[in-house]
Amino acid sequence: MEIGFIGVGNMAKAIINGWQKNGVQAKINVHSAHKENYVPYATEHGLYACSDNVSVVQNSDIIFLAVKPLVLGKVLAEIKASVKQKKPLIVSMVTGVSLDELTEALDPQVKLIRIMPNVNVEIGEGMTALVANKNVASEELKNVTELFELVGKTQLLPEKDFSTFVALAGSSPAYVYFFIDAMARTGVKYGLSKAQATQIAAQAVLGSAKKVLHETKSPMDLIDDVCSPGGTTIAGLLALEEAGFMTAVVKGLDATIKKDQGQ
Ligand SMILES: NC(=O)C1=CN([C@@H]2O[C@H](COP(=O)(O)OP(=O)(O)OC[C@H]3O[C@@H](n4cnc5c(N)ncnc54)[C@H](OP(=O)(O)O)[C@@H]3O)[C@@H](O)[C@H]2O)C=CC1
Ligand SMILES: O=C(O)[C@@H]1CCC=N1
Repeated sequence: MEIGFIGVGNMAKAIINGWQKNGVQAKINVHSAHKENYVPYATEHGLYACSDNVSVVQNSDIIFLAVKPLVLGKVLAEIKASVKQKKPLIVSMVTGVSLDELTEALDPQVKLIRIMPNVNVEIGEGMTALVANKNVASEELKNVTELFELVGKTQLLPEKDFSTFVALAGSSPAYVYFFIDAMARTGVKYGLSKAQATQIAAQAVLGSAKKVLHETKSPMDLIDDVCSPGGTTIAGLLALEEAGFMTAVVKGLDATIKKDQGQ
């Protein structure tokens, strides 16, 4: 099986790096807009640097579309004829672009999977949603799902839920980094070094996330376990709520969802 990537930016590199750390040995063909960006990365990672997007299609069985939405139309027009002729499996991670839109731009017979990964695939802790069109065989969807199970968790999700998933998993690493940075800055305010404070905050977030995943208790019950009566945690929790913590998080995710839906 040969894999192709059209676009070799942050998300494509996170996926490829994650796969290589987890023993994926498939030949990977890549192309992006600027030679000076993709050729050195390809050399360093043992990938095959293709001279154009059409060569990626011609040489690959599965092609990942990893470009920004704004350049997607141009890329699809470029590869349309070779996709029609070769009939490879196309996997798009482009935010906000539906299976129907992709089918219309390519071919009614095109085999399409839409995914929404997140950058944490790079360290084997990704969260990826997948949905396929009717032309994809269940074995093909299983194969792609397995590639993402190697670098994290996966969910087969109806396409109508993809915008919500972007907020909860595609974009949310940025919001969690923001939260960790805010905690670390508080540490700095009280005299810790930024590095020390960041390590403390990140480990606290990691442990809390693992606890939520492994416990049968809800996050609200876990909160109660930490809040000693008359203690420090309840004082902080009430101050967070007074500052609108829950509302701020919901508003942030609402804005993400609306943007994904083009509103
Ligand atoms: N970043 C993230 O966390 C996530 C991103 N996504 C989605 O993944 C896609 C890629 O995002 P991301 O990696 O962050 O973006 P980047 O801007 O980091 O990468 C975009 C890539 O597209 C390449 N490119 C631009 N024009 C062309 C072209 N005409 N032909 C081929 N390649 C081209 C760029 O080339 P060059 O580098 O040479 O200029 C670059 O390698 C987006 O649609 C995004 O919505 C989805 C989930 C998470
Ligand atoms: O910001 C973006 O549009 C992309 C989608 C999910 C993460 N990054």
